[in-house]
Amino acid sequence: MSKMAADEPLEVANWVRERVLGSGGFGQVTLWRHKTKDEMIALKKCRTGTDAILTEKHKERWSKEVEIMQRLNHPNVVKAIAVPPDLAVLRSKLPLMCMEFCSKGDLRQVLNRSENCCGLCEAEVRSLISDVKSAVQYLHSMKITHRDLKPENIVLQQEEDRIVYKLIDLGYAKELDQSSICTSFVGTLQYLAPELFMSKTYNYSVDYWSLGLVSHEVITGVRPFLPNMAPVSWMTHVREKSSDDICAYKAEDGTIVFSKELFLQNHISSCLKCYVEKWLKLLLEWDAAKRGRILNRNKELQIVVFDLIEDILSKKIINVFSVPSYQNLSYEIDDSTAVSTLQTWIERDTRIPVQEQELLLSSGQPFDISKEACQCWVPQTLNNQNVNTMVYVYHRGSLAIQNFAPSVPQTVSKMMEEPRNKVEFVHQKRAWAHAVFFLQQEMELYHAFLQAYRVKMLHVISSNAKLNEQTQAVVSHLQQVEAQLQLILESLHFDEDQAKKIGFFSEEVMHSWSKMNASVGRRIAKLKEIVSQLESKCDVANGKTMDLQRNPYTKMADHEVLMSLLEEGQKRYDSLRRRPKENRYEQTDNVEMVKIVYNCLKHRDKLLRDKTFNAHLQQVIDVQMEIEQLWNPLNSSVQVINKVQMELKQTQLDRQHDIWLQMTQDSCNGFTVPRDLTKSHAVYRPVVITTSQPLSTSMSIDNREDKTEILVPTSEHSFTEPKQFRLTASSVQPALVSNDQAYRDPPEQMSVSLSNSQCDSSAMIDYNVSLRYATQDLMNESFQHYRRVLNEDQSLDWAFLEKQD
Ligand SMILES: Nc1ncnc2c1ncn2[C@@H]1O[C@H](COP(=O)(O)OP(=O)(O)OP(=O)(O)O)[C@@H](O)[C@H]1O
Repeated sequence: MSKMAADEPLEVANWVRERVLGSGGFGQVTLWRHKTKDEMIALKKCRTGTDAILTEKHKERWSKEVEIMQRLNHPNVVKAIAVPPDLAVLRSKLPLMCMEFCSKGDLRQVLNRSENCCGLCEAEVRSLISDVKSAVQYLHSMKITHRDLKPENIVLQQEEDRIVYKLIDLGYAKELDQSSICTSFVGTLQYLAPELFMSKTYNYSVDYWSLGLVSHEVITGVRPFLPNMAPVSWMTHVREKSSDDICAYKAEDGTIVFSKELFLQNHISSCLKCYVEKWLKLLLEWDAAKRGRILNRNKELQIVVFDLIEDILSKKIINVFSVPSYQNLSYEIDDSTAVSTLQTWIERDTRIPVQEQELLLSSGQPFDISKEACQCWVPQTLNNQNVNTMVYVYHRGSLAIQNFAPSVPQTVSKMMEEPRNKVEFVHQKRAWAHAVFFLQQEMELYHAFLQAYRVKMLHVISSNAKLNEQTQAVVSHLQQVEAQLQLILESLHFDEDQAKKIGFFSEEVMHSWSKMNASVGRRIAKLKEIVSQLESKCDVANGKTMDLQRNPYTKMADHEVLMSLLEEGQKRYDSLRRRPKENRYEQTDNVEMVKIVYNCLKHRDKLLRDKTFNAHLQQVIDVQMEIEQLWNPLNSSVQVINKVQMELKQTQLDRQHDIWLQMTQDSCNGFTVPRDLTKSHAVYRPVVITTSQPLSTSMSIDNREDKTEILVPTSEHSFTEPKQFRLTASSVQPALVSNDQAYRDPPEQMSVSLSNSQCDSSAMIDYNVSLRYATQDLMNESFQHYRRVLNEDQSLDWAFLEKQD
């Protein structure tokens, strides 16, 4: 325990000192917990024992930090809170600083974990860059430069389901007015911008440099510029770099290599990597005047670092795992990217021809090719930054891996070639970090492969469910058609019986009826046979799918071997990294690490070539094929059933038409239903038809008082209460009806209204239509026959007959 913590009481009133959170240059941060309230605070205190030797500058820095912190209010800057009155006793000559406690440690601790030796995962990188950028942007907007941006000064807080990164330690922060350029220098050397280091003038862009360094480190696990050298040494080299260089490292032969790209051993997608490289070029610009800026249209340098990274992080980058090539790919899409475009990119990178690709979403749903590729995009919100948009691509009809070649980093291959070769500590450490990266990558790839298998299973299960549903729909549709056939046959038999009794129809006509129905009946029987075969095939596929579900590949636990190899590799790396500085000169060989990598390669091969697993994968594909093959015949039987149903309906309509025609002809001696009328009355069902008196006998025309009335008699056979309908031909010109001569020049149309209240409006409409014919016929033929048709629902329809030529 440090001196200061030991000096401090363990308890003050209701507060208990839990532990030291960290110590810096002259301060110490301790964690205090309230005994009864659920409250934890971080208390930063100047080293009391050293108060005496604090310079005025230090005191000024300390007071400034407290003052600045209390003024700030941003989610990514740690919050200063009032010192609880009980703890005020801890105050020395300088003020105490009380802050919200960020429970997940600082970024240095995160980066020190062996699993992060080649950087953090993409979601964490995104979240960190976004949070730190917001904090820096906020400080700059408050005219404050942090000047000491480094992993130790970024703390992690758990908020809801995400980690929030927050800046602490504004001890070196300086407020700059518009043109202020400060010549004082303080700060931590490794992350320090060159101009600060060289005690030159500086401005906000010192924070860009540090942000670039931190970002590079969270992506790759190492600082960009000669990370194993002291700043004085590396800066002399790095000042020679071109504007595009974003890292420099010492090769084993001692030469210094500059690179415009990030190291390949990182966990971000290739798409994001390309964009971030462009951003880092701006941040890691040596010349402070140009750093973070680009020339705008007016040839002025404009700060773009914040907007640029915001734009980069908002890009829709999707990750694709390709089963055949056993690799992770990434693509940037936008709202208008067509699925076919995505497929051509995949073809370019995997060599799977577009038409042989099968793209599935994590849910097992296939891509809808009619929609855009962004259908797979999971919007990134603050709380789902860990959700990557994943797409799985398969070679149609196969789940086999076609490319088994592992991608071993060069440093690791070299180590494997000569495991007993001893190299400098820094190179060994890097090679071991790459070995850990390789083990992680293999673990991730195998995990993605198992995920692709699960996604395929989900797809097969859901296709099978859809097939079952559709088969059931087809079966029940066919049953309906069968029932319709039964009904129509019954009606046919009834009609035949009736027709025979009345002697209405010729044998020929009746034969044609039963022939039509028999033919449809035969087709239905055939369809039944086909559908029942499909149903049993579907049952078989169903059974197989259930089998797959009941017995999924159970040896998935095998990936635990990969997991334990990874853990072993990380442990070895950790012990190498922690080797005391004085022992770093005695070089050790790489045999142990090489063994782990070799075992991983061996196990990987065993897993991927495992016969049982591959047989199981083949079964999954076979079932998928079986299901897919049933869709075509099933869809065509749907079409055939629809067609047969139409035909069946037609047989009924045809017979009705025959009945109508025959009865009309029979009862009206050569009169037939007018063609137009037949059309408009095509819905007539065979109903009770009563032949009426000819119009001539009982129709009277009354045109007294300029009112024309046509009195139409009803037949006693069709109405329970026979009565006369009074029809008023209101629009008929009196002359037309009053003068017999006028019939020779009939109006085109005569509109009449039915005055009988019992008639509903639909009957009236029918009547109006009918009367037009009647009137024309009346005028052409003087008198016409008409028919009254009583529907089953007792509504009245009228059919007037015109004389056949
Ligand atoms: N609010 C906090 N919540 C959790 N941990 C914290 C908090 N503040 C500081 N720490 C821990 O304490 C460490 C030291 O804090 P800080 O950097 O503020 O001290 P310092 O004395 O100013 O250091 P420096 O030498 O960088 O100036 C941090 O690296 C972090 O691990």
